[in-house]
Amino acid sequence: MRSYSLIAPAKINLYLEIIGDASGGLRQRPDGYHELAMILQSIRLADQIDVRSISTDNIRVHCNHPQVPTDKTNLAYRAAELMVRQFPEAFAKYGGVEINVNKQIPVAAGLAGGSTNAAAVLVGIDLLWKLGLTQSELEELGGTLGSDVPFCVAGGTAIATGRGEQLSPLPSLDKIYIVLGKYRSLEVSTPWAYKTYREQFGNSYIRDTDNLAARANAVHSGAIVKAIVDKDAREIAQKLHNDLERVVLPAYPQVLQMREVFANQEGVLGTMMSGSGPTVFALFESQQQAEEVKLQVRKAILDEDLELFVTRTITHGIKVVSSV
Ligand SMILES: C[C@](O)(CO)[C@H](O)COP(=O)(O)OP(=O)(O)OC[C@H]1O[C@@H](n2ccc(N)nc2=O)[C@H](O)[C@@H]1O
Ligand SMILES: Nc1ncnc2c1ncn2[C@@H]1O[C@H](COP(=O)(O)OP(=O)(O)OP(=O)(O)O)[C@@H](O)[C@H]1O
Repeated sequence: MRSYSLIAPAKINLYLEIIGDASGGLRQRPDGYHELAMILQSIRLADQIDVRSISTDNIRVHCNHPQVPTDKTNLAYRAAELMVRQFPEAFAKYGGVEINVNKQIPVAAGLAGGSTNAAAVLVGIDLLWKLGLTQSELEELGGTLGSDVPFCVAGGTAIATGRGEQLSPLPSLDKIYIVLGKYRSLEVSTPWAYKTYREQFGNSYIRDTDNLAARANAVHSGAIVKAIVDKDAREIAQKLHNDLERVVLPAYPQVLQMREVFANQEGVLGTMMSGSGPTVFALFESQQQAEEVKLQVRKAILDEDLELFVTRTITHGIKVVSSV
């Protein structure tokens, strides 16, 4: 029986803009999603996923993290189920799949933890069953599981549009150092964040002049794309943007406070919330500066619930590390 071990990296959002429509409003799409313009970036913080064929004809998931379900609600399980549905002959030939998730990425954090696990299972089963799927076929399958899954398959640095599933790769950004902060017990619901944004800002998308002025200064994906092409970490950090901060930060004062603590540290190039939060990240030119700021934040926020990680940008998505 073959098995594969895969690295499944987390992502951060360098840019997240919720797009209005031609009438100046901001509505849900007919499918219930919101139209986005994002820039997604893979980071070194990762889970390890092991997939192996088993003689019984079922799917089994194990995970070392008590908060992560191992039943059909696990995104890794759903990815395996999708492969069984799509490739019944291969399933009949190779049998069931056992998946082990070694979780290192904080859960419900805005770091695409579940999505990257699903992406790894798609890649792993493609190898186990010798299907020879292309990256774009894997991305398309991933898109049916969640908006962030296609990016997790591809990895690196990319523009993501539509509901987040349409990707255009950007030149890769290696070795920008990052500190991540996440309160263990704090979770933000992604549907809640989008719904609240639409309800609060949807009708005033164009008419709200404050919003317009803020947008003219801050929201311009072209400027951050140029900074990425130029590999200018300082400029990238100046152009970070996330519309969802407008609803998540007021609702979660702890997250706002952490963001302010990060912003006031020496050496921080820029700071922002990732995705629908509540993780906040800060960017640095060197690992040493990142390690130093991690210590300073630890001293400034005396709360055992706060997890801090030093990590960095990477240039790849799902990676096979061993096969037996
Ligand atoms: C917040 C981000 O992580 C930023 O990268 C993503 O936009 C969310 O990606 P995800 O968790 O893979 O999202 P999905 O599983 O596809 O969607 C979860 C829920 O988020 C909301 N959602 C998501 C994406 C989108 N473009 N519009 C939405 O309104 C919907 O309520 C949806 O039911
Ligand atoms: N493989 C998985 N890893 C983590 N959480 C999972 C997984 N499968 C299902 N879940 C459930 O999904 C919820 C969201 O977890 P996840 O870590 O994927 O969120 P996230 O990082 O905010 O995702 P995104 O950034 O894509 O919105 C959790 O509450 C958890 O119970």
